[in-house]
Amino acid sequence: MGDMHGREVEVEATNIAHGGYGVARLDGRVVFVADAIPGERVRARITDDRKPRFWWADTVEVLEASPHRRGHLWAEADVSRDPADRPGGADFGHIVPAHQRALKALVLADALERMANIARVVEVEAVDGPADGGGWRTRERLHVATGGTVGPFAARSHRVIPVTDLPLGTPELRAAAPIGQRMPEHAGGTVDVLAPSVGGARLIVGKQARSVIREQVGDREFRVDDAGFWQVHVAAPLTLTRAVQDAIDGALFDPKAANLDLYGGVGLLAAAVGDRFGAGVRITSVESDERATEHAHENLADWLGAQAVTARVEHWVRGLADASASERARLAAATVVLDPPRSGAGREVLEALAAVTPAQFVYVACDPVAFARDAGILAGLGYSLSGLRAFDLFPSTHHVEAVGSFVRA
Ligand SMILES: C[S@@+](CC[C@H](N)C(=O)[O-])C[C@H]1O[C@@H](n2cnc3c(N)ncnc32)[C@H](O)[C@@H]1O
Repeated sequence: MGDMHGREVEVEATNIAHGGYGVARLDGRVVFVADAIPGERVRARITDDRKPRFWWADTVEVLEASPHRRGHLWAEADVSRDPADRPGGADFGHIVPAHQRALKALVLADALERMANIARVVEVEAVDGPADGGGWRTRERLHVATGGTVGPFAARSHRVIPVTDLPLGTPELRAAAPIGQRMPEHAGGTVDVLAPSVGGARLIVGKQARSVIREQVGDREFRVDDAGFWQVHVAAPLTLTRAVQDAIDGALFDPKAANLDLYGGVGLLAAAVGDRFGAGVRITSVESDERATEHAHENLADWLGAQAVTARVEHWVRGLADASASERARLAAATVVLDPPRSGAGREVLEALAAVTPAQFVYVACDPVAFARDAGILAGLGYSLSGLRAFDLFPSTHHVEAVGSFVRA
């Protein structure tokens, strides 16, 4: 730590950065200020001054407020509390929802411009749910403090904050969460609160045995491990199902091709493809979590041509180089859906895929910067961004989901 750590400064946020920070300037350096909205003057406490040109800070007082500021959706996360006492996970909760979306659109457009040289006006679409940006989380991880208090961690810290509510949660999740309870016997552990669409809410305390939950998406039911990946927003599975269906260019789709659903989880997006193009669709879902692949087998049982493979995508794609001539032809006709974790797919995976020249890619992304980097890589490999939608699947946080289509240039 330098000698500015913990000091307070007055700054003006002039822009928004990846991660949801207001961008301010101070004596020739950039300060990333949590909880500051572009256009605001704030008093901020320096939290990280280790880099010469970039510092980080927390807003402690708003001196000139943005017209887009509101009282925080989560009372305990309000700027009037000390930053160390504010629960994390709702870093845009003090911004009116329409402006949250406008800021997320700027971050995505800026990343595309800087990292992929793609100039595009981006709109972040609201999805079904309460207009105040709460009521959407179907899963939430809480932590148990040494003394037994149950709550979320503070922002950028491992300090458990007692709260009276979880306003981002669905009504079912809020009712089931052990907020205000003490669990000293589980000190240091976690409590996962799950509110799936079928069968009622449940708690997973510590490392208890895993069980299977069911999730309804349109007319379909998916089985998923309680500890496995499932989209968090209550409206996300249907929103992404429809978005992926719409993002595929039907003229480029061949049901008999070697279609792929990479980072496939329990098969949500493979099912989306199958539901749009019918029972004859061939598609292979590749996923590293063995339990998720087992569920995908069952969830995709309607499609005889669907299979689920347990593998890390970066290993699995290496096998494409050994494909026979007929497999190569089926790969060249393929539609590739990919929905990687936050770090994105990356160059190695995209190069191995592009080498077999698939007809199109549909890229579902939860990190705008990783997506923009990969869009730039795809452009260099001969695939251009032909369509882009973005969805507010994480209201009251800085996170945003994008669905991009890429076709051969
Ligand atoms: C964002 S989730 C998407 C899952 C699925 N498409 C859905 O919408 O439910 C990413 C998935 O990739 C899996 N995963 C993470 N890293 C992986 C890797 N290197 N190879 C294969 N799967 C991976 C995770 O287990 C998770 O299920």
